[in-house]
Order: sequence, then C-alpha cells, then structure tokens
Amino acid sequence: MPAIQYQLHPKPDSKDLYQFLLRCKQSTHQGVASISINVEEIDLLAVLNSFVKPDQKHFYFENHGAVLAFDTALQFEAEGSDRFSQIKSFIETTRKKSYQIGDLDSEFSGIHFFCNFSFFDQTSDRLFPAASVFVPAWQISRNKGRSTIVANLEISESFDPATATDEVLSTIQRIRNVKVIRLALDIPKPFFNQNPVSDRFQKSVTAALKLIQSKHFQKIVLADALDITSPLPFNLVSSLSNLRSRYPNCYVFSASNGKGATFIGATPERLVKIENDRLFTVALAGSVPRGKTRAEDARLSATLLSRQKEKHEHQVVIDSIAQHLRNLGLTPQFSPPSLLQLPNIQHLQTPIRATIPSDLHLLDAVAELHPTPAVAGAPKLIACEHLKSFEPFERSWYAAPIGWMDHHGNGEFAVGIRSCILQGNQARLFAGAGIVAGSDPEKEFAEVQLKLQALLNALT
Ligand SMILES: C=C(O[C@@H]1C=C(C(=O)O)C=C[C@H]1O)C(=O)O
Repeated sequence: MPAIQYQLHPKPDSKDLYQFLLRCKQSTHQGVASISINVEEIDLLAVLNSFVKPDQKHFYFENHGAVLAFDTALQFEAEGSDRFSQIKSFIETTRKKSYQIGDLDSEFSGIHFFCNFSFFDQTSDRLFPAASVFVPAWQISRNKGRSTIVANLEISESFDPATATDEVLSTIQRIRNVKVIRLALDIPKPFFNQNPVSDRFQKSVTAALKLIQSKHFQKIVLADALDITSPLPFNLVSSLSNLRSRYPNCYVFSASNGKGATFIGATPERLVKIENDRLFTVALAGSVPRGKTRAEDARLSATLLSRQKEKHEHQVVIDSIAQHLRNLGLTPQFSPPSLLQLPNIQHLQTPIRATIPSDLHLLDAVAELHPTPAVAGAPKLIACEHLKSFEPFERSWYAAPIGWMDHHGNGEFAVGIRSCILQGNQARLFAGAGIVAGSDPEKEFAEVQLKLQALLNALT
C-alpha cells in the first residue's frame, strides 16, 4: 500500500496534513486517505455514548484491546455463495488505492475493514445484510493505556484538502475532549417476554435426535430466539458496559446498521485470527453450568472433561476444523483440551493453530471455517439444511463471523453467539446448543435458557 511520509506526531500539524491530502487528491481517484495519530487513552464507550449518532454505522470489538469504528468513508454489501470473496475483492481494491500517514506502528493504526456476515449466505432479514464491510470515517482504539485515532477520507472529485484538513483536526480535538463516563452496573428493567410459552425447542431436539439415530447427520446446533419488549428503549452503552464487566474473557461486540438496529453480544468463541504467518482458531463445544459451590463446580467440570457425550460433541468440532484447515493447505496443531469458565457456564475448548503462507487471505480462512460444527453441526451442509426447518426465525448475524482486517492482512473474527438485536425498546436474543447422540432435550433446553438469561441480565 502506498505510504506518503510525513510526521504528524506528537501534534498534528495542519500544513503537513494539508500537503498530504493535496497529494492524495492529485494521485488518486476514489481512493482513501488514512491519517493515524497516537494519543492518550480515550474512553471508547464514552465516545459511543456521546459522539456517535444513531444514524451513523458503528462497530465495537473488544477482546484484550478494544476498537470503535464509526461513520462511513466507504462501504460495500454482498450476498450469495461468493459473498466472502466479494468482500475480499472490495478490501483488496480499496487497500491498493489507499494512502496512509501518521503513527503507523500501533496495533490499530492505519486503514481497517470492519465486517459482518449473516449465518446463511442469503438472508430475508431487512435489518442486517448477508455480508457487509465498511471503512469507517473514524476509528479509535485502546490498548495498554494508549489510544490511536484514525481518520479515513474518501478522495472523490469534489474532495477539498483545505476543508478536510480543518475538519480532521477539529474532530480529533473533539474526540480527545470527550469525558470519561462512569457507568454504574445497571439494573435490568422489567421486560415482557413476547414469545408464547412453548415446547417447540424440546420437540425440535427430539426430532433431531431421531435424525441422528437414523444417521442423517452426527450433530446439529439448534438455537432459540427470545423476543423481549422493554417499557423504555434499551440502553446500548450500559448494556455493553455490563457485558464487558461480566465477561472479561469474551469478545464483546456491537455493530449497528446505522438505521436504529444494533447487534450486540459477548462471545467466548474465536472463529479465526491471523497474525503475520500464524493462524489461530479454537474448537469450543460441550457445556455444563457453573456450580453454586466450589465442590459442585469442580464436580461439574470433571463431568465435562470426562463424559463420553461431551467428548464426542467436542471431537466432532475438532475433526471438522482440522479438515477445513487441511483444505486450506495447512497443518493444524492442537493444544490439549481445557476448560473455558464463564460466570454462568463452562465449555470444553481446544485451541488450534497453524503456520500459514503469506498469500493466505483472512477472508478465505473465514469462508472455509464458517460455520463450524460448534454452531451448525456436522456434516456441515446437511446440518445447515435441517436447521432451516427446525428454526422458525431468521438467524441473521447470530452465530456468524464478526470481525476486522487491517492493511497488513492481519485481523480477527469471532463467532457472533451469546448475542441479540436491539431496536428501540425491542430485543431479540439468540442462544443455541449442540445436539448429538445422547443429548437430553430437557438439559439442552435448560442450557439455552441459561445462556438467554445471562444475556437478558446484562440488558438495561
Ligand atoms: C451455539 C451456541 O454455543 C455453542 C454450543 C455449545 C454447546 O452446545 O456446548 C458450546 C459453545 C458454542 O460453540 C450458543 O451459545 O448460542
């Protein structure tokens, strides 16, 4: 990617910035100029709370560090079986016509691409497209007590370097002036369940078990959707703040469509991360609740590690991920299975990694791995076909890839489980459970309820 060398640090200088934007205008048509500056730590939720407008798209993603992207410089949507490669082409075309300046050495500096996908390659959901990517006008990250602000500008015919220089510098200043917010842990409001009480989920599990017995498939992950109405609109920022403090070892995310609907959640599941020549993924399947006492917790953990049904459910996921990595020409390496303990539930996890060639694109890895049998079943295509008949709702962005890629080709995608859609005072919550031979419909129902309840408790 072309880089035009000017120093902007420590204080962005309007003359240098103007010269850079002028050169961008002279050398590109419809490219992007990207300006990065390292600053003191910024409270990202405070910016989301007071700076981002409801009609602006945003994307928030937090794991160890955090990033908030908002407003759109460039965007692209796709659907159909080639949606991942369409998004990849958009990213590659944009990368080639982007110019960067400033502090390009920190983790979230330079141009980034923020992506969302739906579970299936077509969706009838009018709120969230089957595949979408955007280059934000603004991006702010936070890591180890520092922040980086990135401004991205589309260089169109009418682009005016002088006006853009003033606007970038004044907006950076306004972002730096946003005050830290102190969000008390919010108490959930009274909610009204919209779903009539039904035994649909258990009936689906029983029907799926018959298909497993007759060898139609080995595993299917059935989900349920819970519709909730609140007397007042949901508070996105305090719901996110609750998720962050309750699930510190999860990916906490929020992605809005810029039209009043937001997909938020706290997922424990990484789909794939690429860092230079290394790829990291995980098999996550097999669950039991946390115990109320230490002894009960230890007993439940021991059951999870030793029970045949859980081991089988977990192994199906490992085998499938390994096969998909081999399809990419990679040699998977496995860490020993371990426990991933969340406040309400514990899972079996097996971290998997591989060395990758420099030409393996993150979006190709996402396309190959999604959906894993942890959220769909196995064999994948047969399980996916049956899902549609068992689930009378649109999965939308639930259990689908959500993540980002940077200008070097590095990036990370999580699996959008433990998630919900917020729209005004309406919420739709999603949760699912893996069904294999030996699954008990009542226990699976209880697992889904446990997951839904944990999410509900975080909404305010
Ligand atoms: C599908 C979900 O979770 C998945 C199912 C699991 C299971 O059944 O043991 C465990 C982790 C996830 O891979 C969900 O939470 O919605």
